[in-house]
Amino acid sequence: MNKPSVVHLIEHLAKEGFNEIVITIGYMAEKIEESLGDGRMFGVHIDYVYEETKLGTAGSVKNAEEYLKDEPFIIVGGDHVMDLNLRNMYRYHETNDAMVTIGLMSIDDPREFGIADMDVNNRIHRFLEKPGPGEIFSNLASTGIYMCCPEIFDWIPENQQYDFAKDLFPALMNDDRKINGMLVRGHWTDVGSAHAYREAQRWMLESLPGTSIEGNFKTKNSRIVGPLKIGNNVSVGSNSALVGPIVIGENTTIGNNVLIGPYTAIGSNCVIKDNSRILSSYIFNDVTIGNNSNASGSIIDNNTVIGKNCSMENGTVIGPRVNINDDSTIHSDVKIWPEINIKAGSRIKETIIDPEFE
Ligand SMILES: CC(=O)N[C@H]1[C@@H](OP(=O)(O)O)O[C@H](CO)[C@@H](O)[C@@H]1O
Repeated sequence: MNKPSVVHLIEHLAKEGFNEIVITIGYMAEKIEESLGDGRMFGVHIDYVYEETKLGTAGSVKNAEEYLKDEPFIIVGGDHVMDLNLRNMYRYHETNDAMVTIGLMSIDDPREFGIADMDVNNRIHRFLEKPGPGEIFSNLASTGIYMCCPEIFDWIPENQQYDFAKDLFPALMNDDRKINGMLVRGHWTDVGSAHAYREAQRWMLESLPGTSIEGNFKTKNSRIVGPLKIGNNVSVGSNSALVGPIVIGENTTIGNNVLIGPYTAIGSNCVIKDNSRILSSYIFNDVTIGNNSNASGSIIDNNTVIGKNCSMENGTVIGPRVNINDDSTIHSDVKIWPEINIKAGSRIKETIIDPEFE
C-alpha cells in the first residue's frame, strides 16, 4: 500500500487512542526512526529505546521500563499490521485482575505461534511456543499482543535475553500468577514472511473505501473499475484495464493493452510497458516492467528492472535493485534479492539470495 508497515501500525495505534508510544529497536533502527520521527506527524509521541544486544521479547521491554513503570501498558509487535480494537483490549485488562492479558485468535494452523489453553473464565493454564507436530493442543494462537501490569518488571531480569512466551509466562504460571486470555476478532497479521505480507496487503486493499484519483490522471479508452487509490500524475495508455482494488503511487506510467488485476499495489515512478499483466502483486517504487511480461502474486522491490517477455510466477519475491533480462521465467515461490543480474532467457527455479545481505 506504498507505506512502511510500521506506519500503518502507528496510525492504527493513534486511531485507537494510544498516543504515548515506546519503540524498542535494534534491527533496521535508522529506517524505523526515519519513517516515524518523534511521532508528531501521526499525532502521537514516540520514544526510542535501543537494544545493543539481543534481549528477547520480554528483555527488550524490561529495557524500556523507565517509560512504562507507572501504569498498565499494551505491547504489540513492530511487524504487526491489524485493525483490532486495541482500546477494548486495554479496557478489558484494566477490569480484570491478571498480571498479563494475552490477545488470542482462533487460527487454522497455529504452528508458527504460541498457543494457549484457556478456561471459561479466560484464565490461561497452559502455553506453548511454536508447537511441534503432535503438540498442537489448541488453535488459540497468541497474537503477541500483551496487556501488562507494571509488576511484570519484577519478574524480568535486566540486560539478559528473556522471552515472554518461553520464559515469563511459564515462570508466572509456575507461581500461580494469573495470565488471562482475550479472544479477539478482526484482521491481524505479523508480516514476517512473504506469505503473511501478501495476506496483510490483501485485507488492507479489501478495505479501500472507494475510488480516489489525484490530479493530472491521463487515460484513453481504458477500462477502470474501482475501488482505486491513484496518486498524482499517473497515466494509463489505450485499451488497458485496471480492476480494483488497486493502489498506485505518483508519476507511474502504464502502457497500452495492460491488465492490472485486483489486489495490486504499485508504487511511485514505475513504468509498466505494453501488453503486460500484473495480478495480485505488490510493486514498490522505481520499478520497470517490460513489454509482454507478467507478474502474478509477486512482490517486486524498489529499483528492479524486468525486461520483455518475462514471467514472474505466483509467490515470487524479487528486488531491490535486481535486473531480470528479457525472456526469463522466475518460477513460483522463488526469491531473488538484492542487486542480482539474471541473464536473458533464464529459467530460475531456486531462490538466489546474496549471502552478504542476510
Ligand atoms: C517468544 C514470543 O514472544 N513469541 C511470540 C512472537 O513470535 P515471533 O516468532 O517472535 O514473532 O509473536 C507471535 C505472534 O506474532 C506469538 O504467537 C509468539 O508467541
